Amino acid sequence: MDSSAEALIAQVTQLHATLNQVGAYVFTKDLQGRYTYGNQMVCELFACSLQELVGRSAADFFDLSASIQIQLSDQRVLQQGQRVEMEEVNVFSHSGEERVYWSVKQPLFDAAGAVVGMCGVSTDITERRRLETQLREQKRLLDTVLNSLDALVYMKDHQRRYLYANANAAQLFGQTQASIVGKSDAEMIPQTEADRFGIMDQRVLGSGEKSIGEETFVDVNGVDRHYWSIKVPIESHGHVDAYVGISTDITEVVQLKEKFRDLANTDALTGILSRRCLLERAEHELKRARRAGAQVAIIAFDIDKFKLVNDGYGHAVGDRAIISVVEACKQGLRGTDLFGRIGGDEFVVVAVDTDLAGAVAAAERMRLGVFNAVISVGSGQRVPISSSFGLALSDLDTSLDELLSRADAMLYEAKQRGRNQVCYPELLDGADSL
Ligand SMILES: Nc1nc2c(ncn2[C@@H]2O[C@H](COP(=O)(O)OP(=O)(O)OP(=O)(O)O)[C@@H](O)[C@H]2O)c(=O)[nH]1
Repeated sequence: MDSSAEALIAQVTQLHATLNQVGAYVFTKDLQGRYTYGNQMVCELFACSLQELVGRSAADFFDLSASIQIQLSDQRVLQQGQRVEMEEVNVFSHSGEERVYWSVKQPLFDAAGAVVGMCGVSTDITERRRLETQLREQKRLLDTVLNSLDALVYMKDHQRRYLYANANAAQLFGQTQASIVGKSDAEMIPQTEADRFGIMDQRVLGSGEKSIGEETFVDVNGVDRHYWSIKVPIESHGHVDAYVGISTDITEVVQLKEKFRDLANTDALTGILSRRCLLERAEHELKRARRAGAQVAIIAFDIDKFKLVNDGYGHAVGDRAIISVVEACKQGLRGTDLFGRIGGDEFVVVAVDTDLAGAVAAAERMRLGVFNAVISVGSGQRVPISSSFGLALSDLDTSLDELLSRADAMLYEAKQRGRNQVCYPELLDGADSL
């Protein structure tokens, strides 16, 4: 054997060894689709030697009725001379096993340019496809769960850009689940609203600690929405670079809470302050006035002989009378004054930033208003009504309780003096210079 033949054999041997090392199925076929070569992996796959492989075709190994891509791709390469890259799902005839291959098939030409066969390289991607399918299925399941939750579920990166949002969260910002990814709140909602979400975002991203609290947001319809949010940091390589948030819409609960608070603060019949709320706010006003060196006046009043109204005209008329008294008195008060019902037919006004003259004038306006109030009971008949007033003015160290009992004592005095009048200490002392 001459040296060029030896060199050729050495090259072929090396090529053979290389093709056995590539980690893919390498094969060639003739124009009729018969194998002319297969590397070690092909031979092992078909459990035959290279000699046994040569001359056989795909039909000897695969169930071609279930492996249509083989024939299609082979035809395109061998008959149309095209290079083909495609996924093939092949079913083995002896075992029925299905495997997925990524195949690259290339025509082989003779010196005249005519197709004489093909060369193929196939990679088994069955496992990868199985994992991808599994992953897709898991994602679909997770999406179903997250999108069925009656809550906003989302994930943001350290720049507060969305990495994920469930359908509810995306919808809140007028986005789809795909379009919200990569966006920040400020790109979707007014800066002021985005800043509100920013408070908790920065807390969780900055401190790396779970953050729980209420967040508010004005939605696209201008409605105030309240959320109870839990934001959990996600650590990677020792630092927090994202967080997962879940926000539940608690708007209805907050509205109910406000409604209950209003109910507790408001007298059901008249809509003015309840006793508890009036006393709370009066305490607050008194402190404020002391700090400012100002005075507040407590005006206590009571409908005169109201029992007779109830007894004479019935409870319903009595109720109407109470409402009319309140409406009449409101006309004589300033918006800053506190007005509450502290008993059946007893009321208290806390007139802020006033002096004796101002407070007496307010009480007189109310007295006249009540006296002139029209409470009709059919056929032009009118319920006569009047009220008596007691007044006390705050000084530096008098407590609210003390002021209330002073005003009450003056009210009692007004009743004693014949009702339908305003009484205050200065009047009784004769020191009244009004
Ligand atoms: N219609 C009605 N009556 C009420 C309500 N709350 C209390 N009353 C009645 O108000 C009346 C208050 O009467 P009294 O406190 O005895 O005194 P008065 O008849 O107003 O007499 P003087 O206060 O001494 O002028 C009672 O008859 C209570 O039943 C209410 O919500 N509606």
